[in-house]
Amino acid sequence: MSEAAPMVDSEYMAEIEKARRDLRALIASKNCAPIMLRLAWHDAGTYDAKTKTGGPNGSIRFQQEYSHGANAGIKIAIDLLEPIKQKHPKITYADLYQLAGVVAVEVTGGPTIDFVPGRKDSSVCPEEGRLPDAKQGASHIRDVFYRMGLSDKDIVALSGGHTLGRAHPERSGFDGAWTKDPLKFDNSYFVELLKGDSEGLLKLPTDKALVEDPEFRCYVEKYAKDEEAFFRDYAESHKKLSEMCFTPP
Ligand SMILES: C=CC1=C(C)/C(=C/c2[nH]c(Cc3[nH]c(Cc4[nH]c(OC(C)(C)C)c(C)c4C=C)c(C)c3CCC(=O)O)c(CCC(=O)O)c2C)NC1=O
Ligand SMILES: [Fe+3]
Repeated sequence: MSEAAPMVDSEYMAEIEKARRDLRALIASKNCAPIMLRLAWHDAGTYDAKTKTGGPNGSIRFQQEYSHGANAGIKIAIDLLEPIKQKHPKITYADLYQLAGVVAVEVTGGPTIDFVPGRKDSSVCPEEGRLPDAKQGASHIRDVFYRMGLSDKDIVALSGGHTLGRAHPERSGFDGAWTKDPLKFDNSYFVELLKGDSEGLLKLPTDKALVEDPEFRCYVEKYAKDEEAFFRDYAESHKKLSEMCFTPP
């Protein structure tokens, strides 16, 4: 069941700013920006715009959801954040996870993302299978992201989040980073996509679909050429999905 929405008063906003500082310190000390961004997306990426279920509501904190196959390894991020949740108990898990994603992008050199708190927590876990399957192609990605209420532009911009981090064989079966500097948020993911296969860098089937599908490819070429355009579109799409479950006050 879903819990009450938090009262977003000046006290709550002050807690958010304190938590933001704690998140910056945690991410700097553990170099965990990539998995924090992945956690934010995996909580939000279950949203179904038709049924208005799932979405950024903190339900991923329950074993029933973090044990889903697509969430392998995500408990690392959940556990890293628990001490910050204990220190700021008024902040909902839903807000904390999305704030962690926003801070992860900013501290690695990415765009500033407008963060509006007020998400309520839910203890209802969505069924497994709402996140995209990395082994599939363009039509599958569209099915999943359109279900969230997102567009082709959102799909390509958000995939640029793979500028951070790497895949781990013991989690997804894939191995390696997408870019030469996995701790720098920039447009190199798109530059590498247009280069084609390069030694030592990863491209998932869903990544390759972005250059094989003509509609997606237009955005890949735009972002590879113009990092500011990527940052603008990424910040807009990131905010959109992180606010799917609620209308900001
Ligand atoms: C578009 C489809 C898409 C798919 C199928 C996808 C799949 C995918 N993403 C990641 C890791 C992965 N993903 C992400 C951001 C991410 N992920 C994500 O896709 C969703 C959530 C919709 C699946 C979005 C929309 C974003 C954007 C911000 C990061 C930062 C990392 C690295 C984490 C780390 O370094 O530990 C892995 C490797 C997991 C591991 O082995 O550690 C896989 C298999 N990512 C995708 O974009
Ligand atoms: Fe991913």
